[in-house]
Amino acid sequence: MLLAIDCGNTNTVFAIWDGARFIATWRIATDHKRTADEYFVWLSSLLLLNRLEVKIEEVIISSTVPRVVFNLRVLSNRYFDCRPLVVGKPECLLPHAPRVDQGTTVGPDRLVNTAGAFDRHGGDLIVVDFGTATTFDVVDHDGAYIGGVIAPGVNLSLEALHAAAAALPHVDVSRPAQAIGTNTVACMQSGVYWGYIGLVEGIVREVRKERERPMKVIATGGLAPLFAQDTEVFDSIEDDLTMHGLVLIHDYNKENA
Ligand SMILES: Nc1ncnc2c1ncn2[C@@H]1O[C@H](COP(=O)(O)OP(=O)(O)O)[C@@H](O)[C@H]1O
Ligand SMILES: CC(C)(COP(=O)(O)O)[C@@H](O)C(=O)NCCC(=O)O
Ligand SMILES: [K+]
Repeated sequence: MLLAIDCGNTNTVFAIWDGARFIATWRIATDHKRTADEYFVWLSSLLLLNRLEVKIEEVIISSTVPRVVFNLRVLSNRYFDCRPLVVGKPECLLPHAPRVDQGTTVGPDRLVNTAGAFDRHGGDLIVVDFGTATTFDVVDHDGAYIGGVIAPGVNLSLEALHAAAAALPHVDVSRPAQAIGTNTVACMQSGVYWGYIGLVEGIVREVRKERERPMKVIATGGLAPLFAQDTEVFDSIEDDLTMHGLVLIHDYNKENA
């Protein structure tokens, strides 16, 4: 079976693919200090608790945090007896090479998202991922990633307000009852929620202006359904987009090795 690991700046998601479907998906806070042995203990207990008997033989990793890759490599070598495929490394082939400025390193999560979305929808896409940062990835008609937008993430924006202003508390993102907040928390929630609706709609509008063909918008990340309540901008919301892209890139490398 294949272990697919999507490491973001906040959380790392582990998913087990049995060749037809994901039989388990688990999430752990990203921490570059976590060792291979710690990952394995955590994974083993979840497998046991879920009464899953699996033999992991292959591993694919996408990581926006370069430092965690070392321990994930050790995990693969020591416990699964395999060399992991790491997206973004030269030995990992991509179905479509990105077309960006020379010398630029595209976030591996963006390469994976665009591969997954192109497979499902074809070309001319904007993929929006609500992670630590909110990324907009533009996919050309032939499937190539051709650039995009990086905006501060939703939680990051709320945390920045709290960190910079003495009188502003820590607030979780939620849909405010009304735009005019009548207390501090409601004002902050309104600012971030409606600000974000405007941000997403505005960026999509500007990107579309620069392209000749109509473009579909595919959204992923835990917060996408929250915003979808108040905008029509998303054509599709896909929670499993990154994992789908990882399986796809893994299969592509097996076929073309
Ligand atoms: N369904 C959700 N509701 C509220 N917050 C969420 C949800 N899903 C993710 N988040 C928050 O959004 C932020 C980014 O999450 P995540 O997608 O794990 O980021 P990354 O991929 O960058 O690690 C985190 O602070 C996380 O707690
Ligand atoms: C933009 C990102 C920080 C998003 O990371 P995430 O929110 O998924 O943790 C990541 O894709 C990244 O580090 N990118 C490198 C720069 C680029 O993609 O152009
Ligand atoms: K991500």
